[in-house]
Order: sequence, then structure tokens, then C-alpha cells
Amino acid sequence: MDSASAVCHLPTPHVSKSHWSIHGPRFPHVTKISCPVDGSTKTWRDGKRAPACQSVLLVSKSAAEEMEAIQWKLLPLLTLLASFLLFFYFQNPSKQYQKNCSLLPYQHYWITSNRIVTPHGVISGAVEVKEGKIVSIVKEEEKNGKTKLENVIDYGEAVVMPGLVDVHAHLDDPGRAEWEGFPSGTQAAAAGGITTLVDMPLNSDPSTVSRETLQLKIKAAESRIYVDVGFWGGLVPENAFNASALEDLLNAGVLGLKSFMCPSGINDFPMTNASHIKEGLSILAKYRRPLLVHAEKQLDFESDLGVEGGSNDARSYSTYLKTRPASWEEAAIRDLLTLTKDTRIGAPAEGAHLHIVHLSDSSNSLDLIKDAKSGGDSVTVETCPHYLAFSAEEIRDGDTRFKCSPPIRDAANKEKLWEALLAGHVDMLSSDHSPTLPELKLLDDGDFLRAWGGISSLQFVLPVTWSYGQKYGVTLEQLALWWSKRPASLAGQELKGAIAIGNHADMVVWDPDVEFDLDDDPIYLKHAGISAYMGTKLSGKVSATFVRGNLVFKEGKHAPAACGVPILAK
Ligand SMILES: NC(=O)N[C@H]1NC(=O)NC1=O
Ligand SMILES: [Zn+2]
Ligand SMILES: [Zn+2]
Repeated sequence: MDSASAVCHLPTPHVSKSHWSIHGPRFPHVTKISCPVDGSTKTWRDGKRAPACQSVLLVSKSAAEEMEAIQWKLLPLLTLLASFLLFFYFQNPSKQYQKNCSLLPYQHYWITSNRIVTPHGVISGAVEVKEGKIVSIVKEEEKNGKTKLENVIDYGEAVVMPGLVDVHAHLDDPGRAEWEGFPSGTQAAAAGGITTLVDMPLNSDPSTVSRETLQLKIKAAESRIYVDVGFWGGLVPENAFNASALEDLLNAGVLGLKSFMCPSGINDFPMTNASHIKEGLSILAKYRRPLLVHAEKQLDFESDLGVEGGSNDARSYSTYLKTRPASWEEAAIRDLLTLTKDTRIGAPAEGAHLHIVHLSDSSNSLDLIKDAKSGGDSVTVETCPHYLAFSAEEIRDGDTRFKCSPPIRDAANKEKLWEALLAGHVDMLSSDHSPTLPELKLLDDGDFLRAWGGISSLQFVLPVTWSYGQKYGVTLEQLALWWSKRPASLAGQELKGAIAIGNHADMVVWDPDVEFDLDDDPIYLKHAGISAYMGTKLSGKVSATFVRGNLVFKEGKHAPAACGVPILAK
């Protein structure tokens, strides 16, 4: 080697240690090195070829030759080692990974059932899953005579449906993980057939209102989620008029924004007014992502509280109901719908979309929404299982498990809500799973006015919808539309929400005919006791849940590793 023209090829750290000393803390990809011959130092970026190294010029010719000889001797060994590792990796790309992520020993398999719910109807046949995706769907009659399937899991008469996509859950992590948390919440979701959750920006601490706070969420979710989780960002007065802050939050990957038109119950998540919401919609238009709004507007209400014939007993549900009348929902929705005219085709906020969360009032509020939709506003609305399952008349004094906002209204309202859902005026369902610590539910006092408002339901939403929907003739296709297809589309997840070729293999297997006692089953919610559903029986038992092809839940057990992924918008 001609020492005068020697170029110092930067060695990899382990090979170089005998020739180069590495100093100080190693920042990712940047290391400080020094030359032992002349003591000069440099910073070195991994993998980059360095400029001519004067230090090496001082290395004697024989030393340089020695180095080269060693390198040549090591080369075949290293090549052999590298090919062995590569061979092992490509032969077995997912075995190591899958061993803990899935309760199945393979990644290419077939699921067969007599009731597979597809966008083209319920079929008897087989779904082929490979490396996390659905690669083929074969009807029973088309299968005959074809090659024998391998790795078949036959579910017989059990229903195979797209996994549920719950666009409204409060997992409270980080900061209030003692209320719920990513591990417990996503295990409950998996046990309930939910394969994707979108986490609300409030009830965690801090609220998700900036790039930095979103990053805290993502960090808290890392390796701790059993299903896929996306995040809504908060639209609050602090960021609403700050376009660059909102864009920063949207660029960081939130799937859309969420705001409140009344106090949220969380100090660092203040309510917005119409002008904040207008600003939010104008930014969201560029991103084509939705704004979700809690639509209740406090009015100076003439309440019956304390007047003759009325009761102001805080333990009585009717007292609470009177504090949040349907007119609050109606007033908020009326305001919102003056803004959504801007979302029409050709209007200034075309591309933005407004989604009204947890509608309870099935009367005037719903009529306003219907009109806005028919006028071309980009608007959708969800309701929740608790508004479809319960009615005010049945809620016993002091049973604050049922406290939520907007409140559960009377039985006639519930009937109309079902009608609207069946007629397609309510677009989708969500859990609004919003638990807290049992002591904040004030179960002992039974004070409806002071107890935390929020229903705990995540694990039960599928059997609840099915059981209470029987009376209305709910079909499997409707369930898939309300719980999977439409919410996936709201969240911008076009590869989720349907059993279709090319989609993520997110599926739930459940038995509509099996009735079970909730108290007999393992409950994965952090505080099962505060759920209004405990102590009841439901039909429709989940037996298996697949997330991107991984069998994450089977017969009461979860896969050992939490392999859900955070979903970030691009
Ligand atoms: N902060 C929070 O979770 N609030 C929820 N609880 C509830 O009952 N309705 C809500 O919006
Ligand atoms: Zn809400
Ligand atoms: Zn909520």
C-alpha cells in the first residue's frame, strides 16, 4: 500500500477499536474518534467514508500491510456470517416476531366459516391471510375442486366479521393511566373484537394538543398496545388561531381534531366557540381530515330544579337529566351547522368534514343534521351503545355508573334513535368509553351531580349492540357498516373496516347465539365495577380477534406481546 495516498476508510466501531479510540457519549450515528498515532480527533458519522486521514499517513508501511492482511483474513468469515444471518432472516421473516404477537404459529393461513361478512354480503367460504393482509376470498361453491387449503382454521357457524373500529375511546394514557391505560384498554378492546381504536385527546395528562404531546402519546403506546391505535388531536382556544401550531399537530400524524362546545371536565382541555371551530375547519380542509365535536351548548336553562313538584335530589337520575336538556344538543348543533355550509363542494372549507360525536337527542338535533346532509354539508354523526341500550326511566337512584353527557334520555328518545340508525340518518357507532377511578364515580354517595360522567363499555360494545338490536332486526351487514366500514372511513383508514382483498386482516370471530353472563367472563377493563353493563347477560360472544393477521385474542387469552401499532396520518 502506498502510504502517501492512503485513504482512511472509516472502520465500523467494533473492528476499529484497536486502531481508533472512541470517546464520550455516542449520539445516534455520530461518534468522536481519535487517532492514537498523532492524537488528532474527529467526529465521525457511521457509514460515511471519511476524507484522507493524515494520521494514517504516519502508520508505517508494515503496520498498514499487517492491517490489510488481517482484513483479508476476516473478510470471508464476515461474509459467511452475514449470509447466514440474511438467510435466516429471509427464510423466517416473521417467525420470531410472530411467536409473541400471535397465538397462531403461521402467517399464511385460511379462515373458513359459513358466515363471513363481506361488503358484498354474508358468504360461506374462506378468507386467505398472508403476512397480515387478506389476499383472497373464496366462496364455498367456488372452492370445490380447487387445491386443498393448508393451515385452515374452521370457525363453522361462528360469524367472521371485520374487526370493529372504535373512533371514540378515552384511554387516558399517559398521565391518568390509573383510570384506564393503553395495555388494559387495548386488551379489553381485543377481547371485545375491536381491532382499531382512535384515542381521544383528553383525559390523558397532558391533553393531546400539540406535536410534543402527541409524541408523549406515541411513546406511551409503544409496545403496550394490543390493537392498532390512532389519535385525535385537540382543537382548543390555545391552538385554534395558531395555524402553524395546528399544522404542526396535523403533520405529526393526528387523524383529525376534536373539540368541545361545553366544559369538558378536564382543565387543560377548554371548550371552543364557533369562531375557533371555523378556524379549525379551514385548516382541516387542506388535510382532508375531520373535526369531531362534542355538541352540547350550555343555555340559561329554566330548570325544574327546586320548583314545586320537581325534585332536586342529586341521587335521582331525573335531577341530572334536567340539568342537560336536549335543547343543549340542539343549540350546539344549530351553531355547528351554520359553519358546515363551508364544507360544501366549491365552498371555502371544501375538504373539511364535521363529525358530531355521541348524539343522544333523536328529535330536533337529528332533524337539523338530516337537513344539513341533504343540503350537501360534509357531516356525519355517531351514537353510542348506551343510548341504544338504556333509558332514563330504568336508571335507579344513585346508580352513577349510568352518568354520561349528553345524558341517556327517555325510552321514546331511544326508540327514535334506533329508527334513525336503521334508516341511515345516524352513520355509525362508537363506544365513548370514558372510565375513571371508582372513587370518582361516587358509587357510595350516588350523587349524580358530582360524579364523573363517562360510561365504561369498551369490551362489550359488540354484544350490546347485537343484543339490544335483536328487537329491531339488526343484521350482520349493518353491524359491519356501523362498527367497521364507516368509522374506518372517518378515520381515513381505507385498508381497514372491511373483509376485502388487499385490506389488513383485521377480523373478529363471534357467536351471535351464545348468551353469557358478563360477571363470569374475564374482564380486561381496569375498573370493571364502574361499567353499567356488569351484572347483565348479553348475546354474542367474541371467540377470536385478528389484528393485521395476528391472532391477538383467543378464548379469553391474549397473545403474549403487545403488537398493535400506532396509526399516524401521513
Ligand atoms: N371528558 C370526557 O371523557 N367526557 C366524556 N364523558 C362523557 O360522558 N361524555 C363525554 O364527553
Ligand atoms: Zn364528549
Ligand atoms: Zn368522549
